[in-house]
Amino acid sequence: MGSNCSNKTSDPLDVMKALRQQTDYNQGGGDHNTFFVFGASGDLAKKKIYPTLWALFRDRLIPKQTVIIGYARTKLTVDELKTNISKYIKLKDDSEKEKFEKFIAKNSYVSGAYDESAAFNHLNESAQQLEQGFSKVNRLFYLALPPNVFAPVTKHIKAECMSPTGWNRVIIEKPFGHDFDSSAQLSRHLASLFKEEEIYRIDHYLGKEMVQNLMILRFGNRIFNPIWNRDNIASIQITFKEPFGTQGRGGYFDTFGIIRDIMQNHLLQILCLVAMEKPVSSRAEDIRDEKVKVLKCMQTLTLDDIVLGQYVGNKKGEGDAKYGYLDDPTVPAGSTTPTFALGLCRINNERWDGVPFFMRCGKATNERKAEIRIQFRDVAGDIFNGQCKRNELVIRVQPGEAVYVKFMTKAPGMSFKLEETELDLTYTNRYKEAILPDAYERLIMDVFAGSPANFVRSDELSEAWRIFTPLLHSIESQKVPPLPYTYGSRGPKQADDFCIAHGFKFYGTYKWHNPNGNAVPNGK
Ligand SMILES: NC(=O)C1=CN([C@@H]2O[C@H](COP(=O)(O)OP(=O)(O)OC[C@H]3O[C@@H](n4cnc5c(N)ncnc54)[C@H](OP(=O)(O)O)[C@@H]3O)[C@@H](O)[C@H]2O)C=CC1
Ligand SMILES: O=C1O[C@H](COP(=O)(O)O)[C@@H](O)[C@H](O)[C@H]1O
Repeated sequence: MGSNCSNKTSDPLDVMKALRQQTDYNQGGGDHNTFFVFGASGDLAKKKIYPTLWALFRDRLIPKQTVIIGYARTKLTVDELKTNISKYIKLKDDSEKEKFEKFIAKNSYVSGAYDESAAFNHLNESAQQLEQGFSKVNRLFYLALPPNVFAPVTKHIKAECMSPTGWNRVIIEKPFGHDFDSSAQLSRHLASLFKEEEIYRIDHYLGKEMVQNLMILRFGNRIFNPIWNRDNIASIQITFKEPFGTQGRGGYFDTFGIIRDIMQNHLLQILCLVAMEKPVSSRAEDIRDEKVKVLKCMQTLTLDDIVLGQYVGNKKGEGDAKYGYLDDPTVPAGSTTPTFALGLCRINNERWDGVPFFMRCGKATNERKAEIRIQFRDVAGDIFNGQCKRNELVIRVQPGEAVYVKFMTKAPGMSFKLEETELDLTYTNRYKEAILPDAYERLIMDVFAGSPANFVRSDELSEAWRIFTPLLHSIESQKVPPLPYTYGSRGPKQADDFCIAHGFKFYGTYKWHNPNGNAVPNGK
């Protein structure tokens, strides 16, 4: 079949075109958009959502006729809101300061409860006042809220705040439930109120440059696709590391743990994009259909598939590094919640049978890094006395976006020695002028444009919980003790041993010579 079989939803390639039409700053008129930020007084709102809206406004990427209404229980004036968010916004010069005032002028704030219909009715009236004179009004509802109020807030949005003249889109942040049943309950609740195409479940990793690049690297090149299979690939590692601990967020983190915080969503989403078959087109539903198929080929994980860790303080460390997870006063005493996890997944299909997919994530490790490492099989019929190291294709998501291929070459000169080297696409070298937008900026633009490709569909979510729920329940019911690892280390040694026991080869011989000598953290 050709690639244009499906016509269900907008193609991500059309997003920019659609936005350009909507963001025509030279003309008045057009649709009016009201962006509601629920939980406007909170952390996520001030650290992420408002700074993102500001960046989009500054870069003229959101439609001109857009107003923003913050809503939360706390009573705030717009001036107070401005003070809150200003701490997270850097203004370059006077012209940006002037623009920022214009952005603030687009904002208003309403305080009210999350469970009273009268409060939402009042919010709706406030919005209507700002929307007067427009025949078509679109509304975006961003839930920057704790999950316990998702249900009442969405119920009241539906009852009181939907626009009858334009589209309505609800953006929700994880956690989308706590396990299979709670997530299914939330999905049923949302489905009783909104159509699936009105719901945008954010996984901000899907908005990252290199995660979005996966589709193009895989399906826009001839060189990778033919070797993207069990015949050539020995293992795949998807890694997330952060060099800091819970930093006083331990109370929140402890109820989730690293598997729910990172692995079940961010890493699994990346895994889907790495492993899926080529979609019939680049349209949202075709991509999401393929992601679901990958998940359906994965068995539920068990305790045999996982290595768990929890960081302990480093007596010789400085500052936070001295303290372990259990020293965080917001963490319950004796908690066994993992702050590090390595999971082994298998995909039971023709392409991937037998290939281990390692997902590895940890807090308080040696470096900040997210990457995908595809390790190829040994060369068959060796004629170089075992000197060949396995090739690797590494896609570094952050920091310092890069794609590099590690391969063997002849050491230059008279000798016939083998040497490890790389083909290296480092973004800061190749794309000196490029500005890579923050993940949230891309995703919020996608919502304006009605492009759901980079959001999680309900069947993806349900499969993700199916895979992880029995494991999570076992970890919790058996209080599986996590292995200690020192703050600032690579995680428990047992995790490295586990990868090696399941087919990953580590040589420790590769040396990268950064052509610019500029800082790319090498945490080893
Ligand atoms: N364009 C660019 O910016 C490029 C940068 N580089 C840099 O060069 C450095 C080395 O490259 P890299 O590809 O990591 O190659 P390495 O061969 O050094 O490391 C490969 C893998 O081995 C793991 N590892 C490290 N130490 C151990 C250990 N003791 N036991 C088992 N596994 C281990 C790493 O894990 P872990 O994930 O925990 O670190 C990584 O998955 C990196 O910092 C990389 O960013 C290289 C090429 C291009
Ligand atoms: O979702 C989350 O992601 C952040 C890491 O995001 P990044 O874009 O900075 O890599 C993580 O710190 C947080 O615990 C988690 O909830």
